[in-house]
Amino acid sequence: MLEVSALNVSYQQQAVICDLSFQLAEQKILALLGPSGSGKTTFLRALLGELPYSGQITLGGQKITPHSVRLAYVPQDLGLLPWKTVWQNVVLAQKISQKRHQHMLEEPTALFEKLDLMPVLTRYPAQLSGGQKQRAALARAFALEPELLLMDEAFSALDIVTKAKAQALFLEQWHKTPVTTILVTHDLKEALQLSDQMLIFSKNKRPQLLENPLAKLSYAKRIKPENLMGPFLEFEQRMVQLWEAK
Ligand SMILES: Nc1ncnc2c1ncn2[C@@H]1O[C@H](COP(=O)(O)OP(=O)(O)OP(=O)(O)O)[C@@H](O)[C@H]1O
Repeated sequence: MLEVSALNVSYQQQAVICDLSFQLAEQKILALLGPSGSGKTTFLRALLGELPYSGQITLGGQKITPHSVRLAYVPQDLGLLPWKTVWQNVVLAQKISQKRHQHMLEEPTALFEKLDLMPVLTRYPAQLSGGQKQRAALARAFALEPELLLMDEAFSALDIVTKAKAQALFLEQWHKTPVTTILVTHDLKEALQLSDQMLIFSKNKRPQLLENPLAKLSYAKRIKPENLMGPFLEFEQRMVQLWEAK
């Protein structure tokens, strides 16, 4: 269980997250949605241990720190080291994690095959397409066999077709090794297609936790317009109401 209780995060004197409490069952995907500046990235940074906070954030009853919990983070710019090849990016991340957590990780070859990266393993990030970069970042995250996966708008830079393929691959891989996941997105369709629950951030209000009505459906069913459209319109309206209410 991921448990957040009475969480407060501020920059200097400005409070950004006030008294946030919620629970997320293990091996579930939580989507964070909210207007720009409502605190989504701040929340991820607190989870990553990059910002001081008051309150508690625990996974399986243990305080989350980069040393206590195996974390994988896919930032908005994907965070690939430009001077390392795809292969080296993944293997270096594995080496750091193995040293930090004293555990052995599997060779990433099967993951590279699954994510269609074999032809580009010796290329540098600047020599990859957007979709290939995104898959390399996913490979690096899954190769760490994380207990907690954090993704900050990781699909946002892709065109709609490449995005749909990357999301399907992400879910396929995720189902093989389900990991508690928090993903930030501005895309309500993406949140409905990938998540179990949604945490809706608003400015000056406490975030609200909502169940995804499509959570029980397979990805193939979630992308069907007849299943998606109703929940999409309902949530869009709810979000606008939440964000516009004073
Ligand atoms: N390093 C910082 N110092 C001071 N204030 C900051 C800092 N980083 C963010 N903020 C402020 O904190 C608030 C929340 O920012 P945050 O980046 O968490 O929002 P967000 O919901 O992730 O936005 P976006 O969707 O645009 O990425 C904003 O008012 C922002 O200006």
